[in-house]
Amino acid sequence: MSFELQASLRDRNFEMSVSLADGETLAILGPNGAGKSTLLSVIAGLLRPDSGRARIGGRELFTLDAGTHFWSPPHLRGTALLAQEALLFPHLNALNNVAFGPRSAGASKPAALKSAHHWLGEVDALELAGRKPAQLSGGQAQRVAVARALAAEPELLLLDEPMAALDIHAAPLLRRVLKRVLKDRKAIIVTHDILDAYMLAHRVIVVENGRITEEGPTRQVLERPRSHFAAGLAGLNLVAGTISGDGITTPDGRLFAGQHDPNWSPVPGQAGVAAFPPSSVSVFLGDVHGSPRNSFPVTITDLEPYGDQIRVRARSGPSAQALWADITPAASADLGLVPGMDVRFVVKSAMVSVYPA
Ligand SMILES: Nc1ncnc2c1ncn2[C@@H]1O[C@H](COP(=O)(O)OP(=O)(O)OP(=O)(O)O)[C@@H](O)[C@H]1O
Repeated sequence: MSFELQASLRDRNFEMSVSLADGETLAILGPNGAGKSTLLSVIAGLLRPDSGRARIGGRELFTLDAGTHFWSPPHLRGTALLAQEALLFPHLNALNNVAFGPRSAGASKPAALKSAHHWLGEVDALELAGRKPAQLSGGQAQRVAVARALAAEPELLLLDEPMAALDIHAAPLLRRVLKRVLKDRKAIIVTHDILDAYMLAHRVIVVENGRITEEGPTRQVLERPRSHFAAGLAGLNLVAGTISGDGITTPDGRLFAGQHDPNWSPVPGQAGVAAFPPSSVSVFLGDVHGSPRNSFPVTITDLEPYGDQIRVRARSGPSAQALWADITPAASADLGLVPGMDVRFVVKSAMVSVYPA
């Protein structure tokens, strides 16, 4: 592995091991306060863990254990951290902002300016070279910040929600630029956006309460999520239980049938999950005859417009499991749905994927 880290911080209830292969981009997903920024700060050298170790290639970033206290300062780590806000030097124009890294690393002024030109070109921002940060839009400033980070030739690029402060028009352009410049580069990107994970990352880690709760190739995590957090991001309902027959049995004894990968032989009693899209859920009033399987009594908590559909949010069973259904506005009006109402969700088993937890 080309980057390896293991760190723990008692104060923040943080305990993680992360590794990265050469040329790999890793996306970190997780709810607020989960420890995503903490992880980047530890890697960048801005926050010191109680114990742990990290290396990039053969180079040690830190080793903190009972016998050794080695801590490399941020500027010697070969990492560059890009924050939500561009944080450019306000008195320097874009070109000189980008030239700053190579200059501080000892490059001559002409060499630093040449490198700055190159990197501004890479992020489609050459025409912004003479502008001061106050004359740049959020998206333009963020592209210049990417060029500045890359001009320092980091071995590992750290991106903390780089699209978060941008409007919906600026984000796609920055995403395209990142896709190009992250190719064959080691990078870790913290994001709340599933599109960033799909477009930019080979692998995804889901972080909750300072721990990694799920990890794997991006498609696998987002299409066959095992954590409720990843399922929510991917827009899927997730029900957990134990494998039985061609589905799972939930803790409250409900049988939930679905489809599974033909290459996988389910073992009854094994922990399993069932994932299904909200569009596969129908809403009924009262009891449903004929198909007692795949049906949940639920209480509606919320109704909201979702594209040309109505998203019906509900809670089910003693664990108040959150489930949702997308139905047409006409169906919602015909059924007279309102928050607080008890209804039944029925799910087509052909649309349910069952796999091991
Ligand atoms: N400066 C700080 N001092 C002490 N505790 C902090 C500090 N910053 C964050 N924490 C705590 O550390 C934990 C992890 O926070 P962190 O900022 O890493 O989460 P995050 O996943 O980046 O969240 P968000 O998505 O909201 O940015 C939280 O419990 C948080 O309250």
